[in-house]
Amino acid sequence: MTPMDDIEAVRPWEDWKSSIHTAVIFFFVFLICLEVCLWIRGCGQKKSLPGPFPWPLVGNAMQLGQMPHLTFCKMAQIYGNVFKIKLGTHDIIVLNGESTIRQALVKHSAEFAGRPNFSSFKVVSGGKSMAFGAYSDLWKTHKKIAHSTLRAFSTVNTQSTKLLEEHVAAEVEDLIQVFLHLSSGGEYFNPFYECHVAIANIICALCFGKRYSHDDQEFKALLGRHDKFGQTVGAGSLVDLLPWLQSFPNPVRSLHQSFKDLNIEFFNFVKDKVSQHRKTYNPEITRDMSDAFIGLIDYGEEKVLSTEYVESTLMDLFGAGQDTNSAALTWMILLLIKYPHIQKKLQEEIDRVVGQGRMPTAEDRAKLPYVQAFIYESLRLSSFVPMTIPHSTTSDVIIDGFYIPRNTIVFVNQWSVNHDVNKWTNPDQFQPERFLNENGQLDKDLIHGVMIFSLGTRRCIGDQLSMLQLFLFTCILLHRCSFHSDPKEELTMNSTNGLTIKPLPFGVSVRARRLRRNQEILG
Ligand code: HEM
Repeated sequence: MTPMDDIEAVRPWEDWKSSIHTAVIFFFVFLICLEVCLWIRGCGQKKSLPGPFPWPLVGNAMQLGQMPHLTFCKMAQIYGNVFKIKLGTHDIIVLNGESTIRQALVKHSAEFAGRPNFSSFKVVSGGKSMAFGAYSDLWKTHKKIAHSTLRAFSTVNTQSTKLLEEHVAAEVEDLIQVFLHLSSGGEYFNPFYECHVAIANIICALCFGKRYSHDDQEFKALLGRHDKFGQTVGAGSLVDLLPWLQSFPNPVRSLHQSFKDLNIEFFNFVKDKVSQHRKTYNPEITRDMSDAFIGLIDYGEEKVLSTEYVESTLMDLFGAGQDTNSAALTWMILLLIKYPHIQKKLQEEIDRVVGQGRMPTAEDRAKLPYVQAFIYESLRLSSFVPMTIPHSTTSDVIIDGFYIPRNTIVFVNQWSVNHDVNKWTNPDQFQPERFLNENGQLDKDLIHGVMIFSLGTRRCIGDQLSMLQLFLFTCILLHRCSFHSDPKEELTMNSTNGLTIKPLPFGVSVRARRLRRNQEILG
């Protein structure tokens, strides 16, 4: 072959490459023009939804950033409290601000009670999750059973509250011993893992009558993998919205795979516990929530839910109950060491009301307004569930004058409510006093303004249990210990992202409080 032959052979390939190149560029220009035309047409329509320009294929995915709730707050300043974004091919409505969110989730409660038809939602709890399931009559029965059973085992009356309280107190006692051990010799440690085990033990005992030691590496590993859950199902996760990302190796595809694996692992854990319960079930004795659900679903008169709902309901409760409260407790420890003067004030109130002769109890709540103000302010400032689980519309609806069609995905930005400058003075500052009135009592109107458990039909069912748990943890920990930061470390409110956001790792050292001879306590 001569050199000329070589050139002749390469030419068609070069020609083909350049025409493909031109075609690809032409295709993208065409897509952009089409998007611009549709966007301009949308802008021209009366009361059409405002929002940023969506790029072809990805929509606004590249604009979300690490913390979508913060991006949405910035977008709300430009477009208003209701706006539209596009992720992949999906139109998504983002709701911000208290009055808009209330209007949607309370006034139009049923219309906003759906969940998007995401493939990841179908993986949760063997495909029969109440938290991630579609809105229907069956779903209403499911939620009712889950809610009433959870209440029966926690806060429905003084007897159940007392039992829960004993349980929490024993768990905090164990946590204190672990904290003191990890702090021996003035060491600093990241409290998240131990908080997670303590909190998971409480819901595990309510669900299955079983708790695990802080040394149990298998239980710790199971809990540790749960982070991938929130990263997948949180609003702004791209796993379900850009399905083409599943076709080649990338972080979103790996996340989805870990999500599927951990759901199987968690579900097997729950299935194993329920199977043991079924074998030893005695209708005369209800040992825990597993027995209660077996009684209601397997043996109940109304056969609305099939038997697999026992496992799925327990998995929903176990999953939701540990991830959220462990994040809350870790934020509270961070805030205690970041603001030592507030920690001191809390201890002073607890010492004054409870003294050293006994442990703090649920009955002390009304007498400890500063402790309660501290808890609400921690929830508000951290807003550690910044966006709810994504919702969807069950029928056409109008919000703030904007028409939203049925089956539209809806993101609800709770963070925007808790950091609204028109609602809170200096919202980025930590000021528990903001919740106290001039008589030092808790301002009931103001505490209801903190949005962390969502609203309406999809509101969290663990709110009362969580508030009681957080109160008891705060009081007992501060009654017995003091918490100290590492002077070499700068403490920030920076966080991980996901459905629940957690503080970045930080160090704490815990010391037992000592009694003075006159019963006053030294920090
Ligand atoms: C401080 C702790 C907690 C916070 C901040 C919290 C917050 C939330 C939020 C924001 C939602 C989503 C609501 C929506 O999509 O609009 C939710 C749903 C849910 N939570 Fe919680 N939660 C907490 C603790 C718990 C606990 C302890 C349990 C149970 C043991 C629980 C069970 C559930 C369930 C079952 C749902 C699904 C409700 C539904 O889809 O209708 N949560 N929670």
